[in-house]
Amino acid sequence: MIPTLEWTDEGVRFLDQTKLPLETTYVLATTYDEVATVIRDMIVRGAPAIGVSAAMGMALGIDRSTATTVEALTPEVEQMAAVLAGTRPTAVNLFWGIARLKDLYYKLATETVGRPEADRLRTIKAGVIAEAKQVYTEDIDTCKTMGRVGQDLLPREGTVLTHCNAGALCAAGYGTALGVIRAAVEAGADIHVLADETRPYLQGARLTAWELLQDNIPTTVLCDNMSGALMRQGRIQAVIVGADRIAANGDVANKIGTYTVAVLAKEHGIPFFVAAPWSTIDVNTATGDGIPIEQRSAREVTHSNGKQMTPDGVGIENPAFDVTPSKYVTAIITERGVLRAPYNESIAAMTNTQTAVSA
Ligand SMILES: CSC[C@@H](O)[C@@H](O)C(=O)COP(=O)(O)O
Repeated sequence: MIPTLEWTDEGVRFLDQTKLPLETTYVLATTYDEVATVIRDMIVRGAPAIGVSAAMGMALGIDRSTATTVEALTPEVEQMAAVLAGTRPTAVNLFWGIARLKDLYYKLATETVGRPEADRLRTIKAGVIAEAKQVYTEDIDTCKTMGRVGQDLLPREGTVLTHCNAGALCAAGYGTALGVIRAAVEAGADIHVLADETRPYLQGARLTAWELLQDNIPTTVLCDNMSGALMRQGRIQAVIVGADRIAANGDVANKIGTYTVAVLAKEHGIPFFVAAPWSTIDVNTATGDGIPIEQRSAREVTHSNGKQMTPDGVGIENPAFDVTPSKYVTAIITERGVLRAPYNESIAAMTNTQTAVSA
């Protein structure tokens, strides 16, 4: 599997997701500012991948700083955190990745007080790079655990709908929703994936289709307005999606269009699953109403492949995410176990658990 991103001696190397599936090219970010641009421009995207990128951006910024004292480095670290936090507002993993590196920075800065400055800086730089690499490795392990935890929930044989890309490309590898599908297929399930095209950025048509075909998992792309008709015909047995942020009550923010799919699934008695790492759960946000929804540029809607599709002067909406109320969610699959309603209670009960429990 081609890595979504990786730490190299030259900087952080990203697979350019804006070019897939037609070109497999890479972008090298050599400063934290460049990492911020890569996130903002969606060269890397998907909640867990954004979190890992933010952690690597912080490590890169700290490592490349020319500050000669910890005192001089500290305001730079705050600036790095602010720039990275300003890229995309919805995926809480972004803030989680930044906080994890910032917390370590302050811990190491405190622990090394009294030592020569050059020695302190060396220790801090080595520490944050190791931490960023650890965040990356943990992300892959987390996705694999989610796969193991959730795979029994999918049909042994049938058609599963997904929306957006919640695969290896949205994480360091393996994927969240697609990770559960991968695990089910590895365990012998015969699953055909339906991938919503996911207008306007086409994560489903371009990315989900691309990565599943690489794994020989049969995949069919649907336009975003087709799944209701297929559900009515009994041609969809389950839905599984990822999440960008899950509120304390289980409301799920995910790619725009997810809410529509969830309501349709409930109407047709089809289970609707969400797969997300624990870092996507935001216990500080009580309900989905408190989740900030990113508004992206009108041009993503007005143009396709550089060609204008709409008349000049027409109004355009482009919210990148929507919120699915928890009443539509059959279960949330995490690396700690499967959450079920009432989500306030199941999330609170699992908050201090680290080990995966079976479905
Ligand atoms: C585990 S991926 C879950 C979500 O991040 C994914 O479904 C999604 O909405 C991605 O949005 P994107 O705008 O492509 O970053």
